[in-house]
Amino acid sequence: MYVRGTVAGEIDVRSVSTTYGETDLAEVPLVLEEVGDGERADGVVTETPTDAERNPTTVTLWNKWTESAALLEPGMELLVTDVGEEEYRGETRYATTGDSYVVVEPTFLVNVTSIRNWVECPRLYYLNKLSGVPLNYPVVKGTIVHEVFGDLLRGRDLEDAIDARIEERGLELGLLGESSEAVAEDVRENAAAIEGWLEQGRLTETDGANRTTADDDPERPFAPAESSWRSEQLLISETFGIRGRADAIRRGAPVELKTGKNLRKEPRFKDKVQAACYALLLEEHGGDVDTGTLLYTKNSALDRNEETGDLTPAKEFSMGNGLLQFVVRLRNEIAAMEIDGGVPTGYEGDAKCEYCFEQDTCMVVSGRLDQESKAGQIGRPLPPEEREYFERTYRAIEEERREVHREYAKLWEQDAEERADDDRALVDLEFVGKRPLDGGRWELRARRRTGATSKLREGDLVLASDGHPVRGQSELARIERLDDDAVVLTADEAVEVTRMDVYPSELTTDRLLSALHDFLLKGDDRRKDVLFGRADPEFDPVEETFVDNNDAQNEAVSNAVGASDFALIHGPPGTGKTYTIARTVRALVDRGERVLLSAFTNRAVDNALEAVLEQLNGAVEDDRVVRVGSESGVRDDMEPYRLERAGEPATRAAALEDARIVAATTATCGSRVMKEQSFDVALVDEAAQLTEPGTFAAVTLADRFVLVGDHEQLPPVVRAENDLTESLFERLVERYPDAGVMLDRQYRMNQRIQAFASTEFYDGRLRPATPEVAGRTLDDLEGVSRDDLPESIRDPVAFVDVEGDESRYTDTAEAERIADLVRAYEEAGLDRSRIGVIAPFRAQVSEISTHVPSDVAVDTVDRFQGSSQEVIVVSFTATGTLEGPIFEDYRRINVALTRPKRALVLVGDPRALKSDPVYRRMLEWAGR
Ligand SMILES: Nc1ncnc2c1ncn2[C@@H]1O[C@H](COP(=O)(O)OP(=O)(O)OP(=O)(O)O)[C@@H](O)[C@H]1O
Repeated sequence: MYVRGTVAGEIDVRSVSTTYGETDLAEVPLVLEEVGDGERADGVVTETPTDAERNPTTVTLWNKWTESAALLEPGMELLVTDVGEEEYRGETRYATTGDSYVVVEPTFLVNVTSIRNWVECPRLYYLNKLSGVPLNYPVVKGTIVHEVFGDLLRGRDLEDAIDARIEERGLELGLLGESSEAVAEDVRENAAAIEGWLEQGRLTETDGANRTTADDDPERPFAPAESSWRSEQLLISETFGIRGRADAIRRGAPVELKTGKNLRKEPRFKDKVQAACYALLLEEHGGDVDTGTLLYTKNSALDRNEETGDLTPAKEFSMGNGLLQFVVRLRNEIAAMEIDGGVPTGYEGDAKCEYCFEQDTCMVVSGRLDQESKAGQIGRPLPPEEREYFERTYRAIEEERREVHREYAKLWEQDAEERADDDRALVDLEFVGKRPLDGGRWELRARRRTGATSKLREGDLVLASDGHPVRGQSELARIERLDDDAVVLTADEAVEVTRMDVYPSELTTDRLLSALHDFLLKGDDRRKDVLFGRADPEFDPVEETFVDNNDAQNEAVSNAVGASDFALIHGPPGTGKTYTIARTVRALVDRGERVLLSAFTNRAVDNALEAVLEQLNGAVEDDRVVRVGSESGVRDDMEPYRLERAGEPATRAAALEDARIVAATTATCGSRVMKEQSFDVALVDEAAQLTEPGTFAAVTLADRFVLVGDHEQLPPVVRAENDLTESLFERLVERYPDAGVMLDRQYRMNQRIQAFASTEFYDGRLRPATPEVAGRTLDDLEGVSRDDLPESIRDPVAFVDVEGDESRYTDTAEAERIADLVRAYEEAGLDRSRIGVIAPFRAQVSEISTHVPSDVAVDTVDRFQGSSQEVIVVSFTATGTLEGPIFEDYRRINVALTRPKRALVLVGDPRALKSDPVYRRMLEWAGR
């Protein structure tokens, strides 16, 4: 039986005398939220406590669990498993038993590697989190050895595996100056230990009683995993709040691979802790784990004559309850500290700083941020405003991380239908078949039974499961193809997929944190002076004329070219941002500069790159323009420029290093490979949609930077409401108006359409670039005549009055009217694919989609940003008295109203809209 609830008061820990001697105990007042029978993950009867039970109940934590009790603060969540229940003065109380686990903040998912770092030294955990994993040879080699290990477990030939894995990492190895042969030799030495161990296992293995699903397959080539091995597995524990990827599982027990050496009989303690984490995770999934194995691959490469000690690579140890409980207490320390927003000092553990490889780094970070630290501090602290900025931004990024953790919790808190309704899963799949691939991986195919929508896209990593992403058979898989009726996935194991869930990733938060670290702790002083307002940005005068028909664009290019620090280009809708970017890149390249071209989305990167290539018109050799990104991220026509990572190391590295122009999303700029690159100038599009640290990821790679964006359109996308919602672009535009140029001539909208946005959002400064633009209407399109349209929508801006119904997020009457409008345009000769429909809520998007043909694009504003259409219809879905702006933020309405070129139709209930001043003005304009 378990209890779960919220801590309702202070806790004191005291000692009592029992028949067993002195023991510690802590009495925790807990407002119960759940009391359940059996194991949590079984999904068995969970009682919701009655009101009477909502008064705090006392839960007594005994012995070592008092260490976790000491971490608790009122308001924290607590879970205690295997509790004993007792009646005390008519009250039910609970207490830990010998089998209990006490879990602090169970929804905070701690990574297994974090626990391993933490046991080594809590401060090391913090430092690793800040700086991320750098590109260095031991890390890349370690990854290759792990991959080869997985391959061997899946039955691949050793030499094939080594060659293939080295080839795949050609780019990284090349950047590190390594040759394939040398790396192969190195990996082979490590792999000898793996092979030997597998061989030994094969001999002792029984007749395959424990076959895994994958091994049952007659199609499958011979694999060493004849009975009960399986390679890398992603494990998530909803009870312990731990997740991680075990290197391998053998007879249900974890096997961890270490590329170092260990000459003692016993595994290293931190390695045992890591294996114990996986044991806990496996137990939650129904296993009963009593051993763990550590495989020290370097041992087999050592020379017996030179080394003394235990040279056997594989070291087994028995996994007792004491260790498992210890591991949960470590995990609790991390969760409690993170919830509290604390920073570890190193005093929490008993590691010796003088033996630590990270001692210097630790002292520098402590010194610069003026943090208390066991290692001590060196250097001068950063100015107070920078430290304040660091702390504020660090906290905000950690809040984002909490939100990612909440996404994980939804994997088990929401049922399949709720996940599907939230667009977070496809739950209607029918497993069709599997096919073995080279390297022992699998291709999995499933049929979709309904046309349900989801956030899932080709190229995404997903949790593919046979029914439940955490409790069932579940694998991390990649979506290779996603059509309306079929899905093709690739995965390490052949799970019989019936459901796919969004895989919540912390990668973005990790990268934001290291971008903050790199900017503030390693960054250039002059840049920080400017960004913190201690110095003004400087510009060299540039005489050249770059654009002869648009003054603002010309000034923007001149500014960007002459900037010593940074320049800003403010581009309202359709004002030629992309064109100006391309012209700027051309000018910079002509001056011999190496340029990074970046943007928030792949789409914008490809658009900008396309325009740049057009501008260059062969001025730079094609192979010196490189697009860094994944195959699924890069648009097909830019594929020829995409940097291939696999191949001969020196060639791959040269392809990147010799490039004059490198194009990549800001997220990719935070990758290990890109972080090693440096540029003269970074040009970042969609900068108003980026958080400050998100912008740093790109700009810290360059000496100077140019940000392009529009802070009157969509703000940064963040999960938590905090400081990250303001972009660096917006902050700089406000602080240094002279460093920016606003492009004020738009090449998109009929004059009547642009009028409202111009007055409401751009101080009336936005104008049509030419008389042609100002006067464009549907009549200009071949075969279309406005005379054939109903009178009410002949004007370029029209309003269609539909009385709102009572439902909050959908409006069927509006959806039906929109279908009528689409038909009317078609009858007037317009192709339906030139009509876009924008609605504020996903529910209304679905509603409209059921009424209009599928070649009409219907979506939320966010999906329309950056694009345009001949005709745009906006469904306001507003009823009653409006509570706040319907599109959440006025910037969204700006985006919606500035998508059309020739016609805009607003559909809604004017009585509701009138209650908001901005919408009232919009109605006046539309009715003019
Ligand atoms: N100086 C110019 N002279 C002539 N045409 C131009 C000029 N600048 C931009 N254009 C044209 O205007 C159109 C819009 O330009 P562009 O695609 O660069 O706009 P944008 O600001 O990037 O649009 P969005 O708001 O969608 O990001 C394009 O067809 C482009 O060729």
